[in-house]
Amino acid sequence: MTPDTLVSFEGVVKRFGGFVAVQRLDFEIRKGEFLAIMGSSGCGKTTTLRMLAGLEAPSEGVIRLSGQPVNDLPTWRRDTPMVWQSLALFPFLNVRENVEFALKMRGTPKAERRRRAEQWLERMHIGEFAERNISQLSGGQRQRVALARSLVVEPEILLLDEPLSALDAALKVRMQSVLKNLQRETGITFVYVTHSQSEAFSMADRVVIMSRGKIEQIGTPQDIYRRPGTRFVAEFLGSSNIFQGTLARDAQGGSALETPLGSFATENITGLEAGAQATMTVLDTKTHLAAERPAGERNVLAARMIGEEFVGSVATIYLEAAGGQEIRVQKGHDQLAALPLEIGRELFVHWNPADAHIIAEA
Ligand SMILES: Nc1ncnc2c1ncn2[C@@H]1O[C@H](COP(=O)(O)OP(=O)(O)OP(=O)(O)O)[C@@H](O)[C@H]1O
Repeated sequence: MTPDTLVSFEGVVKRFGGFVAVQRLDFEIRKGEFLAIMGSSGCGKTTTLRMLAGLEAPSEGVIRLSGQPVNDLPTWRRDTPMVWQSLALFPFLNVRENVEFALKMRGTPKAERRRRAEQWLERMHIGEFAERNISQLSGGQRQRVALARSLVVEPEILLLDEPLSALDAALKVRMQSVLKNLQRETGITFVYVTHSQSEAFSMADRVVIMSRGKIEQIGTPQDIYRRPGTRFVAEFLGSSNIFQGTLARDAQGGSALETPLGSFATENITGLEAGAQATMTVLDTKTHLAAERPAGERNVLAARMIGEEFVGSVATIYLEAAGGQEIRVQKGHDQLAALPLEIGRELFVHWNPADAHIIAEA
């Protein structure tokens, strides 16, 4: 545990009857960071957050908050407020009363309660709605009330469980920047559960990727994107081409992965021996296309174009290599303008050995 550790999970397991929802979690959350926990439905994200909030008890292991074990501390004594997907605002209280609620529970005097609630209402730009009922607010305004209600107690940590999932796409993007700025300005540690890669990667300092109750990788968004730690992560993110094979020395004395689609050179095999089974990932943005087989390139793969997708100024070209493997190449329109992009046409995909990331097989 380092001095900037706020929370630590030490060998934490959660079972529901015979079903293991979370298997041996060992990780730390740092003071003041924005940590996103991401993974597909049922991977154990919410259960992890609920254990931190004290709403579920770990079956094994210890959770520490500021160094102190909190396994036996009831939720109301933890100072770990949570913002839910459903927001769980009190419909029988108006906006101001919702925001004041936690202070009232703590016995904060009325004048002080009001002053602090008003401060947060202003900060969240909902001051003008203070006397309204919750039912008279839009989705985005409710979101702001839920945040103000949790932050008014100035906690050291805020837990958020898919808080934006009910909002439309444009509002979601706006609220992402509200949340990120709020976290930066207050320095409060945010732990944010989501299944959305764009939410996690746009806001978080570090991302935890979970699968089937286990952590697959923890790292900065850039790190995870460029260097997925497992094949699962690469597949889950969906932005890399993936090749499976055996590591070998190539004719030039470098390293290559021998795959059913060819021998592909790489420079990134630190700690791995020839003969090891491995996975190569190449980001779709780091693959290039040519109409003719490019001379002088080490990694070239012939593939037939099967489709294209345009999003703004970027296009993704889908191709099929031998054996039916799908290959993706993402480029700006200007970089594709000179290519004969026709469905069914054979093109040549190529990439630099330095852009090939290698994952050792477990
Ligand atoms: N109270 C419970 N009793 C039995 N099983 C549970 C309980 N709570 C969660 N589970 C199971 O534990 C697993 C993890 O659930 P959890 O809610 O943590 O997943 P999640 O990653 O948050 O998924 P989602 O994105 O769908 O919310 C799931 O298979 C779920 O069915």
